[in-house]
Amino acid sequence: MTEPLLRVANLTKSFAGRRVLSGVSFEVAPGEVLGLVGESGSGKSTTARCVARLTEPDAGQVTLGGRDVLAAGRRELRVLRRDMQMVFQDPYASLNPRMTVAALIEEPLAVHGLEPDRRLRRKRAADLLETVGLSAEHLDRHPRSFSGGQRQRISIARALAVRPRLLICDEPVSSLDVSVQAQVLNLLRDLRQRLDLSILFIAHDLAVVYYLCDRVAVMEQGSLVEVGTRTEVYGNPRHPYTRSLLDAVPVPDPTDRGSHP
Ligand SMILES: Nc1ncnc2c1ncn2[C@@H]1O[C@H](COP(=O)(O)OP(=O)(O)OP(=O)(O)O)[C@@H](O)[C@H]1O
Repeated sequence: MTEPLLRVANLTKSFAGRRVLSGVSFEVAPGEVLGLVGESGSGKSTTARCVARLTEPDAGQVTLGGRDVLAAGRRELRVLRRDMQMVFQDPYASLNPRMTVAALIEEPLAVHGLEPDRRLRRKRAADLLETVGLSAEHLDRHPRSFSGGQRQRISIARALAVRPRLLICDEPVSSLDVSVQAQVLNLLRDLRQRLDLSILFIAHDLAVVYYLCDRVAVMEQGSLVEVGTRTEVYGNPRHPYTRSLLDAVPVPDPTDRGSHP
C-alpha cells in the first residue's frame, strides 16, 4: 500500500475539562479525498484545526509526508503548513476586505518566500485566478465585488498559491446556494485530478461528501465510528449512527454509480 500523505493517530482534545476528541485516527493517501462527516458539534472542525496545529491537541500523532507535525518547531511547522492549506466555510470572513484579490493570492507566496519577483508573483496570481475559473481582470478588485461562490474560488486560489499537497476544506460549500455549491464542488473535483491533490473534506451534508470523496470517516461525539470507501459507508453502513445520518437525508444510491466520482 502507498505510504499515506497524512496520518492522524489517537488525537485527543478537551476544552475546559470537556472531552471533544477521543482517540481520532485516520489516514489520507496521496491524491485521495477523505470526507469527514458528522453532526454539528461532533468534533470535525477541531480535528481539522488540530491537524494543522491551529489548535494544540492534548495527545496523539499527526504526520504529513512522514514528518511529525506536532513535534515541529516554528520553522519546520511553517514548511509543513505550506504543504497543508486550509479553506474555510465562510469566504466573507476569511478574506481580508481591505486587500485586493492580487494581494490576497500573493500574500502566502511572500510569506513563504516563494516568488520574490513582483511581476512573477502577479503573473502567478493571474494564472491561479484562471485555474479556479475567474479571470486575470479581477486581480485589482476587492472581495466585496464578488459573490459567495466567487469568493470561495478566490480562497481556493489563495490556498493553492503555495502548491500544497493537502487541502483541508472545512465546510467549504455550506454557506453557498445549492447551485453554486455544485460549481465549487466541480472545481475541487477538477483541481484534485489536475494537481493530484489530497483533500480532507469536512461537511455535514452527506450528498456533498458522496459526490466528492473516495472514502468517508463518520464522527460521533468526538470519535470516529466508521471509516470506509464511499460505496461501503453509503451502501452498507455498519454503525447505527451512520445509518441514522443516512436515514435523515436523501443520498444518491451508491449502486447507481461507478466506483469513482
Ligand atoms: N475553542 C473552543 N473552546 C471551547 N469549546 C470548543 C472550542 N472549539 C470547539 N469547541 C467545542 O467542541 C465541540 C466540537 O466542535 P467542532 O466545531 O469541532 O464540531 P463540528 O463537528 O465541526 O461542528 P460544526 O459543524 O457545528 O462546526 C463543540 O461542542 C464545541 O462547542
